[in-house]
Amino acid sequence: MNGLKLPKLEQPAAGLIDQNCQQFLVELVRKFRPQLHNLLVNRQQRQQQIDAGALPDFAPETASIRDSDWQVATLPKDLTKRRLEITGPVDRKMVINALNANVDCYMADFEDSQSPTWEGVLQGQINLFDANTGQMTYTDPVSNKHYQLQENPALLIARVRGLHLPEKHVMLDGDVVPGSLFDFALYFYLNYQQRVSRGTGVYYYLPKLEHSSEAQWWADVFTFTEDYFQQPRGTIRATVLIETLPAVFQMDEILYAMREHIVALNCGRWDYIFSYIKTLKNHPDRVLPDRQVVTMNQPFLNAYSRLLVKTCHKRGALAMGGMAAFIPSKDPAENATILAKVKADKELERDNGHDGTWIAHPGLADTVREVFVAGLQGDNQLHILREADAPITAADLLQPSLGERTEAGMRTNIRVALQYIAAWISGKGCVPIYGLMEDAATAEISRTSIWQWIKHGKTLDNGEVVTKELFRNYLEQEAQVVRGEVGDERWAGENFPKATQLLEQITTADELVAFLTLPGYDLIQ
Ligand SMILES: CC(=O)SCCNC(=O)CCNC(=O)[C@H](O)C(C)(C)COP(=O)(O)OP(=O)(O)OC[C@H]1O[C@@H](n2cnc3c(N)ncnc32)[C@H](O)[C@@H]1OP(=O)(O)O
Ligand SMILES: O=CC(=O)O
Ligand SMILES: [Mg+2]
Repeated sequence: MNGLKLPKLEQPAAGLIDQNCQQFLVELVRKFRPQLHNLLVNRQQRQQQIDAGALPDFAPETASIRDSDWQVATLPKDLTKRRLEITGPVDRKMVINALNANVDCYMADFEDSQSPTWEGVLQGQINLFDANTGQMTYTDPVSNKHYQLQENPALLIARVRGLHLPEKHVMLDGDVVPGSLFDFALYFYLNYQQRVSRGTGVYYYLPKLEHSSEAQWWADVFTFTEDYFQQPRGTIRATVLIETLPAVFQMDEILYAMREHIVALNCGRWDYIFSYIKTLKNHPDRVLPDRQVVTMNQPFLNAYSRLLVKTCHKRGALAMGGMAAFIPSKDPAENATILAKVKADKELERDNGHDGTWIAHPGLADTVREVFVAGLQGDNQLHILREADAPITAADLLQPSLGERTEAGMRTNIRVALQYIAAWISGKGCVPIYGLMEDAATAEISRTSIWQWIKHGKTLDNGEVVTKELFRNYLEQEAQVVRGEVGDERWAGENFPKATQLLEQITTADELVAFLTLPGYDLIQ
């Protein structure tokens, strides 16, 4: 039909993705895919300048947007109170647990924490449709435990895939459709009537933008969609993650481009760290130390958080904090230490003026509520304008990080990246590894750190210079450690050999592979 090719659908997907849904997808993709292609080419061109020695900076040609007075559209009432947001992949059990958690919002994730298998993506849409109708149940086939939605579930916000990712299972006119448009279109089509009839809108998180022209593209997608379905302007509302280094210099411009639809920016700190490495990959004076010491206390990250708050509040948008990667432990003493770390991280965000924050696990809700519910004067901190602060400059945002590069840090990076890639290509996008939540963004930091240490011949604390050869030696040894940890059966059955091969390839490539999920996607059926 109409040049669209997708795998044969079974019920209930076949009933949901009906002819009208497919027609909308066709029109959206035909209109917006060519422009998206240009936006991705522009990313590469900007990166070439930075690779040649330039540093990212605020754009002189958009100074008038930064310097003039304007505000984003008034926030819908239900998006003014977002003190705690739980996030997680769109598995059925997780969706129910997240909606029932003691939080204000739930960010349902088709992105960093979701492996984009066709079954997972499709089932995720079905799950969110059921969640929006309020008719959602699940019985765990192993434990037989029954799950159902409670009253007053958390407010649902869907995060779609980044602009670089295709949905290879769906072709239009002989070419793949963008994953971002596929997720966006299905979620809107399936849920807008239900949500609008309840007096709310259709809410999205948008990941990994690099430039305001990309925000303008999304704004055009939203406007087209609202007009197509004859819905008023502002039915769609978006929170944009500022999680790339280029985007931190474009925050006013992004808010401005999306001013009819945007409600907040969010500090996606893990992708931001990854993007700092990737964007400045050729700059020998900006190489990051061990991942463990790159915390929000590092001056470059603290400046990013404060500038985001300042920029958002000036324009009437919320400033969301990010994710502490710690997850609860079953050991009480260890758990107390973890909760103390999470609390300290959230206090820093609150004191910087953020309006809310993310948690990775329901077991963190009570601790974080102490900071972001009991610790807040009202529903948000929009009144904190940070006007008295010294200006936050490009130099502040680009400050080199202090800290060691250690053998232990490099070996941990290898084991984490290896295990995460194996999980991702096996269909699981978020996993606990050594007590931390690992997802696509955190794994990117692990593997690009090593790439950059190789490129700049950094020396570890044991005196070894990081080379491709050293990495291959460590990889061989750490693969055996992981094999011992997971056992031979899982090693063979859960894609560890393929993951080892992919990690070896992308870490020793002369050119940095932009996203591990691109070659990783080739390994997903
Ligand atoms: C960089 C970024 O983009 S951050 C955003 C993306 N990352 C995320 O969203 C993290 C999501 N978190 C998770 O996926 C999980 O918490 C993990 C993988 C880290 C740990 O999961 P598990 O090992 O299953 O945790 P654990 O066994 O302690 O879970 C206990 C219960 O809490 C539930 N749970 C854990 N995390 C979540 C969550 N984020 N949302 C909903 N329920 C959750 C589990 O489903 C389980 O439920 P059950 O008791 O009914 O079986
Ligand atoms: O998406 C969030 C991040 O930290 O990356
Ligand atoms: Mg991210």
